[in-house]
Amino acid sequence: MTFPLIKHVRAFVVRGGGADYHDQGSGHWIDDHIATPMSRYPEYRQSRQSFGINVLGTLVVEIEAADGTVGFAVTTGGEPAAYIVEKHLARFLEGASVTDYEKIWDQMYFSTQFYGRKGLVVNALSGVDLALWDLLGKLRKEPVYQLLGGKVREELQFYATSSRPDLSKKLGFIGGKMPLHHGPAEGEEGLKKNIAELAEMRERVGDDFWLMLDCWMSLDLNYATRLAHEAHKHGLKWIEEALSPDDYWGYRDLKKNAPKGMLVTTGEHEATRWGFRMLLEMDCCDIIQPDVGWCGGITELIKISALADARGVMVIPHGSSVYSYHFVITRHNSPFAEFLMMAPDADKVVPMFNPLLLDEPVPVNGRLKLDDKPGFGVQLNPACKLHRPYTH
Ligand SMILES: C[C@H](O)[C@H](O)CC(=O)C(=O)O
Ligand SMILES: [Mg+2]
Repeated sequence: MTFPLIKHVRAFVVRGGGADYHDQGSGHWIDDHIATPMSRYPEYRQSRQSFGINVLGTLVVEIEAADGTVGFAVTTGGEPAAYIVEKHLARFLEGASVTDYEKIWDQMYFSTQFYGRKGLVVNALSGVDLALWDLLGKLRKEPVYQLLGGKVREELQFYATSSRPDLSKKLGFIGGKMPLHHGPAEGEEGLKKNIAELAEMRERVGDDFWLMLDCWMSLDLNYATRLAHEAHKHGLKWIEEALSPDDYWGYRDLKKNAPKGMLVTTGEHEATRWGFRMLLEMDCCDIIQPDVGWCGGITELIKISALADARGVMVIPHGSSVYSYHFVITRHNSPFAEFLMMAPDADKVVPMFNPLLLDEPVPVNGRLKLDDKPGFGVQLNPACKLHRPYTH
């Protein structure tokens, strides 16, 4: 089978929800006094938008083949990522074969290594990689999960992330992950409030429903260890991203110090096989949580997942909607997936990247079967205004 060569790469920016799921209106649970590394500054404690969590917006990458077929993907990164895609990365795709995703990844990564390696540059690279897999699927007329080796189970099963695990339980999810609301700067009183919230939620959901805490990089080792031990009394299943993503030594010690049976998880702000190798070889966590739109795309997630599998570590990707669903369904060491509740009051299921994608699948009763549409099986919503800030 021969495929048309890649003709053109384009990058766009969109505001308001989409892949930048922190870019929501006011009154949303996702921006209500959530502990962050910036919580040490009282003026940035109430709202993450106040310190710029949504400053970038969504990046949309389109890759067009010579026959006019277009693959696309969305991730975060906004205008600066659009610049990197148009002015730097596009050259490694245009004129290349769609099937050469390994070589294209390698060229994108090593050509940007002098200013990249993690963060925004790898978000941009991930967006291009995902768009390439979408295009490959469309040209082969196969869903991406088929290109990845096929389903190992018939349906996905989800836990939900939101401020209301009690409502998630009613919606059929297997567990609920809550944001931690108070960080170390709020002292003993904050710690007590965190535990009281967890205790109250445990009362509401009963003993058999998973409860997890997402600490969004906000703690230090001592606080995280104390929180873990107090939370253990209320059956906390895992403590997530307690420390800075650079503090591999802290994670190693947290995993040693955590109560028996409680899982330590992290990795949503980690990138590439080399970053995850550090987490795995230093025995930092029980579950890694790469975001496929941030860690290097599908091409890199395949490698990260294999490293984890060889060490008996689960891979439960962070968010990322269809881009992780197509992966999770193909891997035994990814037995369930995350669903981020995007309704402002977390009281109903709305698509994670709402309103940007058409046909974005959502769990029903906490479960989802993927259909066999080609690529990732979604389209851009023409009602969302795309802005193309750069061309090449
Ligand atoms: C709820 C968390 O603070 C964050 O917004 C999302 C996240 O880290 C996760 O889904 O995991
Ligand atoms: Mg998280």
